Amino acid sequence: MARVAYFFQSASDALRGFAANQTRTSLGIHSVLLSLFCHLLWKLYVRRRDNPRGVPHPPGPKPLPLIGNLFDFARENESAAYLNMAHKYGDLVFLSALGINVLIVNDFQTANELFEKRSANYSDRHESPMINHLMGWDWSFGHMRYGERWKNHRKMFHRQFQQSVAPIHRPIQLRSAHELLRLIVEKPNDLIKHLRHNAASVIMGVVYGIKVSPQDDKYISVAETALDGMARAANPGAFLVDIFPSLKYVPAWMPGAGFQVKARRWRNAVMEMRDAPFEFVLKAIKAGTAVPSFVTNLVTDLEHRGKNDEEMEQIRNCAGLAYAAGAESSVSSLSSFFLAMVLHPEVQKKAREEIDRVVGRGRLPDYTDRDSLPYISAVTKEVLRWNPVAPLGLPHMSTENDIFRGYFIPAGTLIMGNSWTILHDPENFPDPMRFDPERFLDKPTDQYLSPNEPLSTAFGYGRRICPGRFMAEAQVWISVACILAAFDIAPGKDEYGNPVKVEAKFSSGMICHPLPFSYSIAPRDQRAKMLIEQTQLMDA
Ligand code: HEM
Repeated sequence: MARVAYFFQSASDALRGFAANQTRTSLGIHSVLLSLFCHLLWKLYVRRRDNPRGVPHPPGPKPLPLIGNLFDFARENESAAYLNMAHKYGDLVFLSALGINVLIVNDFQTANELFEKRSANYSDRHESPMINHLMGWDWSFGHMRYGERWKNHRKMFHRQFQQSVAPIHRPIQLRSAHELLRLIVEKPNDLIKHLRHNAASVIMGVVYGIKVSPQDDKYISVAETALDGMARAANPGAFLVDIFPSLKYVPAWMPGAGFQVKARRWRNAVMEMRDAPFEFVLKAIKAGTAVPSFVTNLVTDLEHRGKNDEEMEQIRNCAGLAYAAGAESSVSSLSSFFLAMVLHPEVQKKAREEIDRVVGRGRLPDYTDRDSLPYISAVTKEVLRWNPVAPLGLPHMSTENDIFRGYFIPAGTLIMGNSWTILHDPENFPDPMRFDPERFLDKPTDQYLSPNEPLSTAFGYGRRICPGRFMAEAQVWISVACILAAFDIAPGKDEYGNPVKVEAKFSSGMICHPLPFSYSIAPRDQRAKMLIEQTQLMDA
C-alpha cells in the first residue's frame, strides 16, 4: 500500500539525504563536487546582485561555511525540532544549505500575512525534476508552478468541491461510511486497510462514479504503484537529478542513469492512474451508462458547449489528482481519530450520550443531524488539530525577492507553514497535547473552516489551501459520528487479558500517521450490530 509523501519531499530531507547518499552513486564524486562548487558560486553571485545592501535574512541557526545549515534540518521528530527552533528564534526561522533557502513560519498571524496578504508572491511550488518531469507528474496542479495553467486547473477543481457544492457528495460519503462499519465488523483487525478502502471508494465514486472493490481493485493497484513511486522519489537524496537538474538529459543507456529507467516505469503507472478511469467514464458516457460524477458532469457539459481539447485535458488532470491528493490524508485523519478514542474513553462516552440523546438508538446518524451534534463536530475539529495530517504543510515557494519585517526573503525560498506549531500554540489551544474536544464547544458552530480560523491551517494556506477540504471535513465528520454510534473502541489486551498501554506516537515525514497501536473494536451491543447489518439493505 502506498504511503504518500505527497507532492514533493521537504527541502530538509532532500538536503540531508543528499549528504547521506551521494557516496553511493556511481556518478563520479569529483564531478558532483565540481557541479556543487559552480552551483554555490552562482548562488553567491545572485545573492550579491539581488541583495546588494546585505539586508539580513530572518533569524535562524548560524550557518557553517560552505554547507550552511545542512545539519540543522530536522530528519525525524520534525515537529519537536522546529518547535524548539521556534522557541529560540521566533515566528520566522530561516535555514539555508547548498543554495536552497527554507523559511519556517511558526505563528498563525505571520502565516496569514505571508500566505494571505502577500499571496501573489507566496503561492508558487518548487518543481522536482525527477517527480515533475521524469515521472510525469507535471499534469498535477498540486505540483504546478503558480501561473495561468495552475489557476485554470484549480478553478475547475474548486467549482466541483467548493463549500456550496460539496454537499452533493454526501450520499456517496454516507454510503461509504456505512460500508466502513460493515468491513470493521467483518475484520476488525484490518482497520487501516478498511480506512484506505473507504478513502478510495469516496474519491473514486465522487470523481468517476466508479465503485471500487475492497480486494485488489485494478484502479487502486495502479494508483498505489504511482504513489509509491512518488514516495520513493521523494525519499531523502534518492535521486541526484533533484540536486542537479541537468542530469535529466542523461540518456537511460548511460552507466549510472538507472534513475531514468525507474522514472519510465513509474511514469507508466502515473499516466495509467490518470487515464484508465477517465477513459472508462468516456466510454460509459458514449454508451449512455455513465452515472453522475465530477468527470461525467464536466465532460457532458463540455460536449454540450462544443469540444475543447485543452479543457478536456484539464478535466482529466483534475480528476487524476483527486485520489493522489486526498486518499492518504483522509486515512491519516481517521487513524488519528481511532488512536484518540483508544486513549480517551471519556470522549467516547460523551459523544455517545449526545448521539443517543439526539439521534436515538433506532438509526445511525446522518448529515441531517449535523447541527444538533456539536460535540461530534468538536471531536472532528480536535482530530484535525491534535495531529495535523501535514505537520509542516506543503512548501510554498516565493516567486520574487521580498523584504518582510525588515528581513530579506529571496525569490525561490521554500516557505513551510508549521501547522503543528500553530495548532499547538498554547495561547489559542491551552494544554495543546491534550485531546480535548471541549475547547471547540464554546466557539461558533460553523461547520466549515474559514481562513480566519487557526484550525484552517490543518488544510494549508492562502491560494494553495486544500480545495478538497469541505468534502474531506464532511467525510471525517460522518465517519466519526457513525463509528461512535456503533462501536466501542478500547486498547487491545495482552496475553493475560490486561489492556495494553498505548501512547500517542506519530510517524515523521510529509504526511503524518499514528505509529501502529494496539486496539480492540467491537459493536457496542446487539442493537448496534443490527443497525450496521441493516445498512447493507438501505444502501443497496
Ligand atoms: C482530511 C483530509 C485532508 C487534509 C488534512 C488535506 C490537507 C491538505 C494540505 C495541508 C494541502 C497543502 C496546502 C498548501 O499547499 O498550503 C492540501 C492540498 C491539496 N489537497 Fe488536500 N487534504 C485533505 C483531503 C483532500 C481531498 C479529499 C482532496 C480531493 C478531493 C484534496 C485535494 C487537494 C489538492 C488538489 C491539493 C493541492 C492544491 C494546490 O496545490 O493548489 N485534499 N491538502
